[in-house]
Amino acid sequence: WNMISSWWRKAAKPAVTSPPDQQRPDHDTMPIGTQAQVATDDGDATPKAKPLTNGAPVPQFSLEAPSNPAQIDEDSSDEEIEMPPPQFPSLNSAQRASNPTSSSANSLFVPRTGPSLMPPPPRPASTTANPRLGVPSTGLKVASLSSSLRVPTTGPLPNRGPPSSSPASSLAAPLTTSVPPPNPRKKVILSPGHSPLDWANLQKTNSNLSGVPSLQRVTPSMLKAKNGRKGRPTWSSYKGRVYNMTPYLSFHPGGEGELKRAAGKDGEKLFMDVHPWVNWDNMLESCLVGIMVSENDPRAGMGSQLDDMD
Ligand code: HEM
Repeated sequence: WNMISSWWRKAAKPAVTSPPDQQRPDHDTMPIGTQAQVATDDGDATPKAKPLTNGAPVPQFSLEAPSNPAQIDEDSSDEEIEMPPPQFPSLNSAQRASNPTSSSANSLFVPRTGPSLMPPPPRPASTTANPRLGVPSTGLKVASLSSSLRVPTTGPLPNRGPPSSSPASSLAAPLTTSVPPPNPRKKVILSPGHSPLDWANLQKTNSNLSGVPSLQRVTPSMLKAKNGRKGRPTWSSYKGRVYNMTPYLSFHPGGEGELKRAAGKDGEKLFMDVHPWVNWDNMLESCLVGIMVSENDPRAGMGSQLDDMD
């Protein structure tokens, strides 16, 4: 169009700048078919240029892509090649993959039944004032518009994960369903003054919370007797060390009941299953009773220093 208008301006220029009797368009410099002659015979003050109709073919321009690819001008192939509009969604997009049944004919539109954040496709012309916009002239209900834009509360979220085999069994959980976490924490609410910090302070002020005057050699039968029942202390062993758990019971974030499952026995496996990251050695330092020995150890029950036990 720019080419045509520049030719047109060039052809018409003498008519505007020169008196009518001197108007001689430069036919030699004009492209064939676009030569113009000045209309001087109609008596207009401002003559108008008219295309010559001397049999020369007038070139035709079209925005349509030629049906025959060979018709594409070689020079223009580098610069402007008529391409079809880009596909949306693109051919390898997850959105297209999530609806493999959609054909190329309707690929430009998101199906009404499918999950989408896109507005619905334009309505039929009979109900549409402006078919280019696809907005109904009357009866535009806020509810219907907003419902088309909001995320569906049932069904899969768009563009999330691979396509499911059936629409009903979507991988995406419905937004209305609350899915419990796979491994819920079993922490309890500790009573006031029994936080981990309170326990740390208690350990600082009381260096011996073990309930025994000195470190003991503990046999399995001795350990079993300290099971916390009937007012007895609660002992447990961890990696060969015996601790008095009684003062710690009410400070245990997992609750007394959990801690008592290891009462009177080795609690290492239970402990490691729940919180292997917890440093029990530090936390129960002041509760250390002694070390485990075999049942028939002659020094069983005797007090000693930890260095002696090594
Ligand atoms: C030496 C003995 C033990 C100590 C010092 C101890 C200490 C702790 C500590 C510090 C926590 C909080 C962990 C955190 O917030 O990440 C905790 C939580 C917990 N403990 Fe223990 N624990 C002991 C033994 C046990 C045993 C024997 C059991 C069970 C058989 C147990 C069951 C739990 C549970 C269920 C929780 C809550 C789980 C969670 O926080 O996710 N604990 N314990």
